[in-house]
Amino acid sequence: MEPRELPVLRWGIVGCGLISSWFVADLVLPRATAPTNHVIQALGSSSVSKGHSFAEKHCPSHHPSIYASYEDVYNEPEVDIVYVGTPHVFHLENALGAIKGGKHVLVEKPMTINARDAEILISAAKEKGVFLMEALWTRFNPLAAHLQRLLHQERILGPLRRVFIDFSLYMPFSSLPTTSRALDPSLGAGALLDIGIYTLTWAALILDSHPDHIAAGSPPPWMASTMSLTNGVDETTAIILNYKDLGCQAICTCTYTYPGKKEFCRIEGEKGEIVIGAPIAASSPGWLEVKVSGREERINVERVEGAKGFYFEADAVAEDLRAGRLENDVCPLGESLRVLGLMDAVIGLMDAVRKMNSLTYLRDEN
Ligand SMILES: NC(=O)C1=CN([C@@H]2O[C@H](COP(=O)(O)OP(=O)(O)OC[C@H]3O[C@@H](n4cnc5c(N)ncnc54)[C@H](OP(=O)(O)O)[C@@H]3O)[C@@H](O)[C@H]2O)C=CC1
Ligand SMILES: O=C1OC[C@@H](O)[C@H](O)[C@H]1O
Repeated sequence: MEPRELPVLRWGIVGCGLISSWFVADLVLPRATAPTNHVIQALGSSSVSKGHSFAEKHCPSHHPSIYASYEDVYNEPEVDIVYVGTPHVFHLENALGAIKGGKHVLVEKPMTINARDAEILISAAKEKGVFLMEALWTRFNPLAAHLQRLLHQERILGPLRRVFIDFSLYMPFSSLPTTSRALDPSLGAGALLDIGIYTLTWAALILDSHPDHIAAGSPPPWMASTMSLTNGVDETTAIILNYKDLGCQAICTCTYTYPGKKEFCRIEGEKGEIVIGAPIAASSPGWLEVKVSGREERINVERVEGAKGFYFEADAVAEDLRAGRLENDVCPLGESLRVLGLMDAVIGLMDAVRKMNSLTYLRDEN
């Protein structure tokens, strides 16, 4: 049988660090049912030699052009879309550069370090007429849509009462090099922006998108939160969102100080509960278990052997671009803005507490 002729999407990658290596490795993995041929067309890195090592290791069969300047990727005519895989604080500048070069953009999470910057980015993309999306890959995991069917259409749990969501990683600040982006405020350090964002995303998938919440006009949940600061950066953060219209609370926690449990989410409703688990982290769920009287089942995520699951979002982006859409409806820009607004509020609350207690919060000083 002849191999299928697939539509091609040509990626320019800026930043050859950890996430770019995961993303690229997933895109180039052979997949029998891939709807798009993702081509790694160009790499932008701080040095050509770093770019070459990256290409040899993560996409050896793709032969991308390698540049020691991100600008060259933005201006490369053979690139359709730029993937921004740099630390949070550079997302705005890098994505704006790509937009200026007329490129579509997939920018890593968080889209920017605050909602104000995201508004600037979204306006720039709209003005230029290019696609823009935050790479919140969790939203594209097939389990997310399945969960929403169970909760929102089948209403298998009845009215929801509490949702516990935790993203814990064991990488205490004391174990990290001072240059780590998790630790360095000048790179956007802290658990909230890095991993807390996923807990708010799960709350969004479960509660903000609940049809009864939408029917009530999507009133913003009441919020309480606190952060544990180490040298002014949050190592642990807890947020409670109270959806008064649904009669349900979401308890969202994140920390770098504990490895956490595989079962990272429990949704409690009047008829039972659903537990969601992940082999490694809450960003990439692997299964869910329904525990309702008369219906107990486990659903596993099917994923291409060896892949992490970044291809789900990349395929969705390719489909949008083929259809001429400039925004994705699973990960809409308004949602990126709304979640950034919540994180701004958490930081704002902490800032007020800091002032009351005369603490120093380094993020403010940079
Ligand atoms: N979706 C997911 O699961 C994940 C998402 N992320 C997101 O990806 C982004 C990058 O994280 P990660 O890959 O872990 O970070 P890394 O530090 O591993 O890589 C970031 C890369 O950005 C480039 N860079 C540009 N300017 C700087 C600078 N001043 N300091 C350091 N690096 C710089 C470097 O690439 P070069 O030298 O080649 O230019 C560097 O290798 C973050 O915003 C994070 O939130 C991270 C991990 C997982
Ligand atoms: O999924 C993830 O796990 C590890 C984190 O540091 C990273 O930024 C996040 O996206």
